[in-house]
Amino acid sequence: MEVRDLTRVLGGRPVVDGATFSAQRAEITCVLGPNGAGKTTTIECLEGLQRPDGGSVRVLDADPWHAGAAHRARVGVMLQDGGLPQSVTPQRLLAHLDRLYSGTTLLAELSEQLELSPFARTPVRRLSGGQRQRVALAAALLARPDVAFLDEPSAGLDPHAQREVHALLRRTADDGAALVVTTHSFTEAERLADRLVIMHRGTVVAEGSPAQVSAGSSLEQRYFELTDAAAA
Ligand SMILES: Nc1ncnc2c1ncn2[C@@H]1O[C@H](COP(=O)(O)OP(=O)(O)OP(=O)(O)O)[C@@H](O)[C@H]1O
Repeated sequence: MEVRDLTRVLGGRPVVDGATFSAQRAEITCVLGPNGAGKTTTIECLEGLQRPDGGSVRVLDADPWHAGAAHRARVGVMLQDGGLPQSVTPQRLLAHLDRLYSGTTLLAELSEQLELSPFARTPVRRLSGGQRQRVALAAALLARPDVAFLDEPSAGLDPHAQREVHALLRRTADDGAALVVTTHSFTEAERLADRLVIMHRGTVVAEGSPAQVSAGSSLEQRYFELTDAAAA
């Protein structure tokens, strides 16, 4: 997938302002940046949920805004707030999605790997934040997507669940998917990323391998240098 000179104007100002980066298959691309940097807006343009005001976005060689059902079925999406229906149970929700894909999904594997069974029959609104995250991640990866956009997938997870999620994301990328993951955790980015993107004030201030982006410093130090410099 590729973002080129993307602009998105919201509330009368460009919240994404000329962002350019790409992500490849079989890789995890982590997108970092301060609150309000434009990460979610950019990702929603890639998901086909927002329409760019300028520049271009391409996902699996298509324009996601105009793409049809066949394209969307190949794209996994985990929204920042989970985006799950509140009154349904995880079991019902995932069974429904499984049927949409004719029962060819990773339902059994993901239920086991994300340990969903203890709360499979509890309505979503009664789940803990971390449990909801795990259900949302299962929903995003259920249909073996070729590309998945995961907005802070491990936010609020306990360390064990985080470890499981990281292993799952690595396996999913190793199977050939392109994963684009937003995070605020340097540890997570260092552990997961094949490629890093740092956004600030709607633009990309660094992109490359972790070694390229860190440029001899720690990622944390480099992040503060880049975002402070861009703010000045
Ligand atoms: N519909 C809207 N109208 C006006 N402003 C908006 C709208 N949606 C988002 N914004 C603004 O756009 C900016 C970018 O928001 P976005 O959610 O993309 O940031 P983010 O990098 O994902 O932040 P976070 O790390 O907090 O999730 C923010 O300043 C936000 O207030």
